[in-house]
Amino acid sequence: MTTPEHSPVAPATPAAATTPGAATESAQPVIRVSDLRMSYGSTDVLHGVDLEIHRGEIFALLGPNGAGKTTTVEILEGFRRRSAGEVSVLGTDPTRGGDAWRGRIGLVLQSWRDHRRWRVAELLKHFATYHPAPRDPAGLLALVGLTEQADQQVDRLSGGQRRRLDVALAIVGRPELLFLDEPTTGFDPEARRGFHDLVERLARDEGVTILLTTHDLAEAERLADRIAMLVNGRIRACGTPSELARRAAAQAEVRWTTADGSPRRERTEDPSRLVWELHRDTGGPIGDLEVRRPTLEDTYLHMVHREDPAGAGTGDSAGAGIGETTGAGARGENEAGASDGEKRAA
Ligand SMILES: Nc1ncnc2c1ncn2[C@@H]1O[C@H](COP(=O)(O)OP(=O)(O)OP(=O)(O)O)[C@@H](O)[C@H]1O
Repeated sequence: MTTPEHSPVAPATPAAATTPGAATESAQPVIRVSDLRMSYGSTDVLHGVDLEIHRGEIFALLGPNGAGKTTTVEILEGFRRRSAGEVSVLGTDPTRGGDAWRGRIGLVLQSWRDHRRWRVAELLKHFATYHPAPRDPAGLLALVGLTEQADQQVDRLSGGQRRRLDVALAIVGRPELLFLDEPTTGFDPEARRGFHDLVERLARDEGVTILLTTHDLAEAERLADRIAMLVNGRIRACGTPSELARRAAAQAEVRWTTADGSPRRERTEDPSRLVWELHRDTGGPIGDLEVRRPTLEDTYLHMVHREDPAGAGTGDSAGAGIGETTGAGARGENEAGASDGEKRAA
């Protein structure tokens, strides 16, 4: 049996609280990226990325295939040398990060070619020996829901179970910073929920900083304190999920049923005004009234399509995915402008 690829090497540095200069460092962003550029040969894939991620934050990096997410994360992890720009991770330039620095970072590894015959608990205990203050392997197996698989060989695990083992291995050394690259691919809904709870606990209770890349907008919205949308190597939007949803150029959609029973729907930047007008015109209750606010998915698709009109997505995301549908009391805050009365009359 061989040791895992990229395995953390002992002795790793314990948590920042015991690290010299920790007080100063804890006030600094855990990740600071300024004007990051990357080219593969003559192809530019990152065009000046700026990011700041703070201690205890869950930060999601979203973007379509080929946007540059993995390239960015690999540069932050110290596995890829950038072409230009400034990068600081836990106060260190990743190109100069030594074993102590690496020991403070948790990675979800995806290469298990050499470890197929290891048993789950055995592999976890082995990883634990690389760290000065590891989590208890049995407790960790319970935490990720793999207690029943403790004596199973790694190559007998299902895809979702292997992914959970990946996560357990990434956090066994109590990292301060955890990189999660599409962590819930292959998870069933219950496993995904359990994983989300675990990620939240790590950030809220232990102050772990988490950088998540995902294509699952619902996952980003559920977990992330802030989200950055990377499109064609540039950050196109960054903010909390609700800020980004409100930033959508997409309009709110109002649906109702007329007095003669016909369903109607209209898009508007000012849903409260439309509802007020409907109420005034009908002089009574508005049947089946629904107001659907712009969603994170609306913003995402808008950003992607603005860059590449022929690109990914369906173009019209109304009614799809993660949008919340609210009753008559809902208001589309931040919106301005008049409703489109002509469309309503049509
Ligand atoms: N080693 C490499 N050599 C040359 N080009 C590469 C290399 N790695 C990535 N690229 C290119 O760089 C661009 C960004 O790739 P990257 O893997 O960072 O995107 P991504 O956002 O992670 O995509 P996905 O969502 O599909 O994983 C793509 O056009 C890709 O083809």
